[in-house]
Amino acid sequence: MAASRGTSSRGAGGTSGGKKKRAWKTAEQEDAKIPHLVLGDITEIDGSVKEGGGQILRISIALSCLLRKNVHISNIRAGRSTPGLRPQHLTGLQLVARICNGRLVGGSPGSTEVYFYPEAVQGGRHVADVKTAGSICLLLQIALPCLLFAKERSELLLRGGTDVDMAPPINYTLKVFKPLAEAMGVHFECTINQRGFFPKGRGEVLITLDPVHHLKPITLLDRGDINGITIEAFTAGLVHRKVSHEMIAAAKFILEKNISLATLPSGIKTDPKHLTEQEAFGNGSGIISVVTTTSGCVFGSAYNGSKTESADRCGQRVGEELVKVLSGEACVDDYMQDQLIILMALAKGCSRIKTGPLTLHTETAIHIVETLTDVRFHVLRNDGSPDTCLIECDGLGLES
Ligand SMILES: Nc1ncnc2c1ncn2[C@@H]1O[C@H](COP(=O)(O)OP(=O)(O)OP(=O)(O)O)[C@@H](O)[C@H]1O
Repeated sequence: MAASRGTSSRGAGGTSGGKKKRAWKTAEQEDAKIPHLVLGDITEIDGSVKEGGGQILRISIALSCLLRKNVHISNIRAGRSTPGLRPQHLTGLQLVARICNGRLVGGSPGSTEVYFYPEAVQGGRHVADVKTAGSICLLLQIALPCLLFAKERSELLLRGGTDVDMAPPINYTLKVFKPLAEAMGVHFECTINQRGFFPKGRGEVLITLDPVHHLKPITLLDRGDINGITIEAFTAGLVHRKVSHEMIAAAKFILEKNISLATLPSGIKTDPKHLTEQEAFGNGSGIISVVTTTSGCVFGSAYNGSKTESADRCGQRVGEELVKVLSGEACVDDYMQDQLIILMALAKGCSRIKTGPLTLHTETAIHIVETLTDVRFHVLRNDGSPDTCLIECDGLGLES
């Protein structure tokens, strides 16, 4: 494996040597304190760079785990109004610590710095419960790359929110991320035992994931012709079932008005549903529209309903977002850009994807990958079409 860069070497510090009298504490209380003893080489990650959010943690910790590199992450989520670890981030870090039998130091709610000392990845059964509506999909985002390189199959039972704002709704993860990850050789199955929403969460998802020998690179340069458009929407609890119909109608209207459906004789397929009490905890609603093409592109737009936005407006947003991405030459939507970066970095061979303008999340993901590995991303812009970027990288070729 390629040697790392960006590693600032800190020698193992010494302890004071003097005997200290102290009360016994649980391992977690101990870990909540940042130690003076640093175990071997450690790579410094500044959690405030670029986006300055939780994604920096997920990519750093997943790569730390896979490459067996110690990391010290400081200024955690400094770019957010409530900096430091929130329950979702902490649960994700603790999950990976269990997956690799690693040591997480400083991992407590609100921490703005953590140290992570990984050991070998182990598949098998792992359970993580955010205990709030913290996103299950973001737990998967941190754990999946690690478990891909386990020796054995994994089963992940994740509890939290399935459909929460500022994170991929579970339908997006399953209908957009999953097929694209499958093109790279990833194989996982997901059962949504129960959906959970803000503020209570209590969603539950079971994932079974097969390990890979290595990941295949991905090439998405050719748009192809549209061969499928679906729009699904759901309501749950006290949210009236008409909301899903309104969301779908608004999205469909925008898509039909702005996209040529010449290659789609069967038109746009729609699926409104009201979830039962067994299927969802609490009140919620959401919509996803997915566009597939003959060349293997998958574009999605998914949002949750909210009290501050009409169902109509939520549906329109989904339609408009897809129309915007399809009006350019991009072969992935804006949210998928950053979600593919870690897989591209780990793959064996050269990945190339055509995108719209780079998102700050994507720039951040690239920055973190380049800090922890020798992988170099190249972002090429076309003079004739300034809104199109080509992201390419020669992956590490990590093998399990
Ligand atoms: N509507 C959406 N559809 C698909 N993916 C989404 C959507 N909203 C956000 N995401 C994805 O969720 C991730 C959010 O990362 P980000 O670091 O902003 O969140 P976070 O971990 O909750 O931390 P923070 O609270 O610091 O923002 C990104 O990968 C982004 O692409």
